[in-house]
Amino acid sequence: AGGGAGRPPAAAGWRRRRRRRGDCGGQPGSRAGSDARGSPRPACASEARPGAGAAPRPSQGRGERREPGARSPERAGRRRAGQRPERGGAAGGSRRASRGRGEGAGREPPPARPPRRRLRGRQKPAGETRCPAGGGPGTAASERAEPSAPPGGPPRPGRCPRRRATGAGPGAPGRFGPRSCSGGGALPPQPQWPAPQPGAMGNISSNISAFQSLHIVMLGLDSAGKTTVLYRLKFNEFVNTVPTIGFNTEKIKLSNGTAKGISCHFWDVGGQEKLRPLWKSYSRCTDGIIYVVDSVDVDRLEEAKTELHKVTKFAENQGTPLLVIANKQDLPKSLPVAEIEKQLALHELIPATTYHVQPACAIIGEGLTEGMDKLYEMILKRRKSLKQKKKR
Ligand SMILES: Nc1nc2c(ncn2[C@@H]2O[C@H](COP(=O)(O)OP(=O)(O)OP(=O)(O)O)[C@@H](O)[C@H]2O)c(=O)[nH]1
Ligand SMILES: [Mg+2]
Repeated sequence: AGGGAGRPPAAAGWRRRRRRRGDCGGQPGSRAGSDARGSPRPACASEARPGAGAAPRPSQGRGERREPGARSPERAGRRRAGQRPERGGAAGGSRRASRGRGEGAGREPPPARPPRRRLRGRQKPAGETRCPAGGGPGTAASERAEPSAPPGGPPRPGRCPRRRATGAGPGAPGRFGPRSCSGGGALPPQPQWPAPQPGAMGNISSNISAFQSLHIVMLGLDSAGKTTVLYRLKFNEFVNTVPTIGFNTEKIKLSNGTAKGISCHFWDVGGQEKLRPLWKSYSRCTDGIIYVVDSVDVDRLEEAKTELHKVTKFAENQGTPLLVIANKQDLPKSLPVAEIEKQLALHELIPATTYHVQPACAIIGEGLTEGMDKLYEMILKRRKSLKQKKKR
């Protein structure tokens, strides 16, 4: 017996009240019956009936707050809906009733709850749009409503939008300096170059059209200073670099010397040992090769020589003009140009290869203009001789 076992609720008034309420099944002395005395009881008596098999529900605790004789929430809900529970068990009765309604047994089915009500909690307030990229509310909407140019100017073609957004791609020396582009995909689309300024092309040979750009590859052992040279030429300022994993590529319009106004497409390929197999593909059929050497790294000059000779021996590179930049000349123990030329055994290169060794300091940009002028000169000479060969 439940909590009411000590005092049998045999009062006729209690039974009458129970019959009037249509209470289902609570036996005198059971937990359901003990409701009258304010002790815990289940929401529906069928759950409390011995052998009913239903587990007690969490809603049981609500019975404690109910006043004796108060309706359970379920029953109150049924009352509001105009239904009457059938006598003899809530479970069976409700099943029958629902079946009857489902078959259209004389009663109008209650209007189905619109699914929108369920979603109401997730609906967004009018005017607010969730940013798919996880931005704050309203950001995407405002951007879409008023398209405006990005703060860094119009996007440049051929660049990853993510890089553009962070301003840390090659050519955009942001907080982290230039980043390397991982090679392996298709080459980026070629940007459109603006029409040349009148008079700017005065010193350009007729051999190279204003719309043509020279393709130049920059090679050399890791840490020789290739990327520093590239961004010095591009921005005319020192850019702190990170080791290149893959390559950097930039289109640069030379701004000094005899090659002023010439557009060059540079490919700066990483010099780490694992990246050197890429050199062959990047140096193929270029107009010129720039080979950067660390003038202080004497121990690796032999390695630098081996790699250089390998590149110049590729069939596609034979005769391609070569500019050797003897970099880091600002450092006290840097080797002189003559010594570097000797150590690299440049005189052993195939006769078709024209070369020039240029002392330079990429950090301040010293010697780069002279070097580019020399390379440009060699490229023109080669083009001329190729043209003449074709004519013959
Ligand atoms: N003192 C001095 N340091 C230089 C000079 N040029 C480059 N460096 C430094 O040399 C280091 C390597 O330069 P990078 O331009 O990254 O070398 P890299 O050839 O591109 O190297 P990888 O990308 O690994 O192939 C950097 O710390 C540069 O600041 C120079 O002329 N003088
Ligand atoms: Mg680099």
